[in-house]
Amino acid sequence: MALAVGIRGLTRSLLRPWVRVPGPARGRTEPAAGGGDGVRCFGSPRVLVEPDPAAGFAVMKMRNPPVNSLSLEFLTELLISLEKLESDKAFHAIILTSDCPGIFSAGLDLMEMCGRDPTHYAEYWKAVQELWLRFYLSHLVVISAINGVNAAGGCLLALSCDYRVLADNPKYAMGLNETLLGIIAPFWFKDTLVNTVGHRTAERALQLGLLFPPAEALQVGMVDKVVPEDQVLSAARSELAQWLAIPGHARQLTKSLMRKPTADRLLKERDADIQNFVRFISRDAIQKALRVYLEKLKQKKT
Ligand SMILES: CCC/C=C/C(=O)SCCNC(=O)CCNC(=O)[C@H](O)C(C)(C)COP(=O)([O-])OP(=O)([O-])OC[C@H]1O[C@@H](n2cnc3c(N)ncnc32)[C@H](O)[C@@H]1OP(=O)([O-])[O-]
Repeated sequence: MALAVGIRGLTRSLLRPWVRVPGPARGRTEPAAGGGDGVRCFGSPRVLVEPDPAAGFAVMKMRNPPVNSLSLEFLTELLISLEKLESDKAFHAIILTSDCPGIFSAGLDLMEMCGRDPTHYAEYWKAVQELWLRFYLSHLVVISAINGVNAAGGCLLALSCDYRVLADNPKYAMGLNETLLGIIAPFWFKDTLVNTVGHRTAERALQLGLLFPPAEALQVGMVDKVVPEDQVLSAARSELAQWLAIPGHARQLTKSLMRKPTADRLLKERDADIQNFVRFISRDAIQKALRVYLEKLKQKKT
């Protein structure tokens, strides 16, 4: 794989030992992949992996409560889990879902982008880029089983998958809502959305920061299927059968053919994109807007 920067060089100090989680699976809604007694779960503190090597896939559950915000540590653990599955020939696919009830992901962790220094912003942004590149270009089939609200960076992660199943709950809106925070979705967020829903829908959605409830998300093509909440994982598993029936090399090369030009745009401008982000996020007006937004989230509770 031509990806220039591996996760090894990313945040080595954050790497934690790969820990074994006692089986059976701890999923709250549906049984683990395969569901058999012999299934052993693996994971790291924030990512639970339920492997089903016999069926050729694993369920990857995000568990960074309360809202699966994509902190630097969480991003790193997601990358490690992905790399581990990619390097094991037993696995051809991943189902990505959440272990936090009602939340798929609240997107990038605002605390990583607020009140920190430029070195930290650069390290964080490099990890965000890496997460997108690795998921977007993964040779595995990646299906997201979206079982909760899914904003901004979380939506990007789902859009990077090959297929999206969304739980039919009007609270589970998803979209790239960056403008509502007074910030801007970078060009590669935008490209990923355009590739999924088309230019006109993306243009409107990005400017207005739209979060689409399930029926609308399905209508605009942001997700591929909407199913009752208790069937999200089983629907993802059923869909997987079709993807796994295709000769792997043909599917992988076709995926690369479709996605490489989009990924290459970032790969060519990666350092400039980091510098742009650091400059942008460090601005007083942006820092103020993020603090106000965080304050609003906190006040919502009182
Ligand atoms: C160029 C940059 C591009 C940017 C891309 C992005 O992804 S930008 C991201 C765009 N993302 C968004 O706009 C989504 C913002 N989040 C939400 O809209 C809601 O949290 C929710 C609907 C996801 C869940 O509602 P709910 O009622 O179930 O939960 P709740 O609201 O009570 O939150 C619980 C706790 O989590 C905290 N926290 C929440 N999100 C974040 C975060 N991203 N980060 C950090 N922390 C966050 C929240 O402050 C609270 O903390 P407290 O007070 O306990 O210390």
